[in-house]
Amino acid sequence: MALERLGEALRGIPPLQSSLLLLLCLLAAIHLGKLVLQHQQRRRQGQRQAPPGPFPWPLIGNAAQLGSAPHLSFARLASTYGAVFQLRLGRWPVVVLNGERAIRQALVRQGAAFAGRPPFPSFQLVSGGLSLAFGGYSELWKLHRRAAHATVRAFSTGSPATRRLLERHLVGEARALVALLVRGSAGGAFLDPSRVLVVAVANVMSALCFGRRYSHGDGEFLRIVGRNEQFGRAVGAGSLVDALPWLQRFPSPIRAAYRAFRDLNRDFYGFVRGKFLQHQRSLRPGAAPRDMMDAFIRLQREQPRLQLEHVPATVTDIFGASQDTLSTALQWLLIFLIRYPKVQAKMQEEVDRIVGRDRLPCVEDQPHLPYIMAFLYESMRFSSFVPVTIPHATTTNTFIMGYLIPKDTVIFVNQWSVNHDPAKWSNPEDFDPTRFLDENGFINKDLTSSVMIFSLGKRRCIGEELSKVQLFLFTSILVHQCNFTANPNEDPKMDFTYGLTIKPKPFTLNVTLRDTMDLLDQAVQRLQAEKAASENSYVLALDSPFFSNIRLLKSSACRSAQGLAHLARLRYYSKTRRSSAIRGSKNKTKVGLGV
Ligand code: HEM
Repeated sequence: MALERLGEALRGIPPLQSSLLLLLCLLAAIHLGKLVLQHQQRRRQGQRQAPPGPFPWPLIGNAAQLGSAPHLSFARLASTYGAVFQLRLGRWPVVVLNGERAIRQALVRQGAAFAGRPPFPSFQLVSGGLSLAFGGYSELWKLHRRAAHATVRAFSTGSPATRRLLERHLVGEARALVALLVRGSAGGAFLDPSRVLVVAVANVMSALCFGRRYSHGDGEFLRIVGRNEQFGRAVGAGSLVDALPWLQRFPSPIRAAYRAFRDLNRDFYGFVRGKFLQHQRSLRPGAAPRDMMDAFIRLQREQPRLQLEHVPATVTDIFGASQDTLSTALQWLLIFLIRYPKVQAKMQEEVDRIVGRDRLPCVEDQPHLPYIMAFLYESMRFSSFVPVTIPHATTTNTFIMGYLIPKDTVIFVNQWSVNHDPAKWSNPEDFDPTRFLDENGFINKDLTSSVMIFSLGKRRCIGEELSKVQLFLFTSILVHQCNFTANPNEDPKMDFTYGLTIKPKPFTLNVTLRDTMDLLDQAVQRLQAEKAASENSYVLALDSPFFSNIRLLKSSACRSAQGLAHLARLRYYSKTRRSSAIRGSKNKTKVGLGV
């Protein structure tokens, strides 16, 4: 009877639509049948329950419920279903973790169980398919991550000498940035700072990774670093490119986004691979590393378990992750400076009082500038510009807050929910740096460590220290040197676009010098002279933290089945490094600083 009625109803509809309708009904029936079966099976087996969550629709699951700001939708759903709830995105089962308790329980207490990455189609395209950041969790992955983390540290915050090197690159870029912002603001004009910010931070990282910088007008460099938004949209939690990959078969915005993503990854990886090949050719045996690329190549030559093709892939990850996140951070910092002029004035008052007007702020000033540090933490908390981490996946069947989470479940970690939890932060929707200061004006470290933006556990960001130093230096130099003013014709509402990083909608501002460019000019000249004088000691200083890389590798080798053989090789490596460090000190480090 029911089929006859359906037949009659379909008679009035054109054949293509009626077949599609029938197909949809069939899929819905199969889907519902599966859900009922799963539910009955679970009850029969007396298993613990899966987390609650909204009803998933056939084919698309809950994709339509995420909207344009999935982190906010997750927080809303958490208020209905609890801190741990489940969704379905296309064919992927997803569990969303909200709030510090659930996130810590998963990423810290059960680190290995939650350290996987889902095999999303977009993830396979990053860094030639060998990405550290988007790749699965394995013994080899752990070795690569340890090497990458130690190398980033060795080339940035590992020792006073390398911190100084980082500072040297950064001051050069800050000078170029200020010059361009002021030039673009001449005659009271307002300019969009996003492009110059990307080039400034990408240049600091390019100097550390490849030993060179690019001019702000370099077309190739701009093409490589100017597509962060497309990247973030495709890999951010809830991306439809991954949730509904079948949409790529039809002309649709998803197909266009997928193709743009594929092309930008090919170009980005190709750029870094070109640098890798140049470095491989020019790095002489026994010479000290000139930059991170050299360091990875040397490490790989001495430690073959680190695979050669992973070298350009890891440097692609480091260069890509850093310039995207740090340029986004700087955009938010400038927005907060112009939207909260009283905060800007307070920062200028602090930096003038502590540093004075006769020199630029430097890394050593950081502990004495609590208000500036409070501003940085409040900016990270308030914007939560990496709102959800890169999607994780479970590596085994596990439990969280009493719920069963099967192996290979996709996990979304909602960092935004931690930073805006009213139980933790009073008036979380107010921008107020003083919340991080105690009654004596000192930074409250318990509170700063509660801001979650670099994630936690086995997948925690490896660039956290480097980022904090860079953001402190850029911010303190910028407020020391410039005044920033909002465009009164623009809506003060801080709108954003969602992706792996959330970016402010385009905005303009006016930038004027507080004094002259003299301090920046003199600092760049002095640092260049210092660089020429200290070239030899830099190479040696770089070597000492570099040895700690080897110690890290040693500890992992000890645990491996071939531990003894590795140890023997590593001891030999340490010896040859020490003698090559002395030989290498004669080589000039070719790192450009000119603006
Ligand atoms: C303010 C700046 C930054 C923020 C907020 C940030 C945040 C994050 C977050 C949330 C993740 C994902 C963690 C997870 O999936 O649980 C991540 C991963 C990563 N970040 Fe950062 N990051 C920043 C800067 C950097 C820098 C400067 C570098 C390079 C030196 C870097 C390299 C990486 C890498 C390689 C990963 C992958 C780690 C893994 O999968 O194990 N990041 N970052």
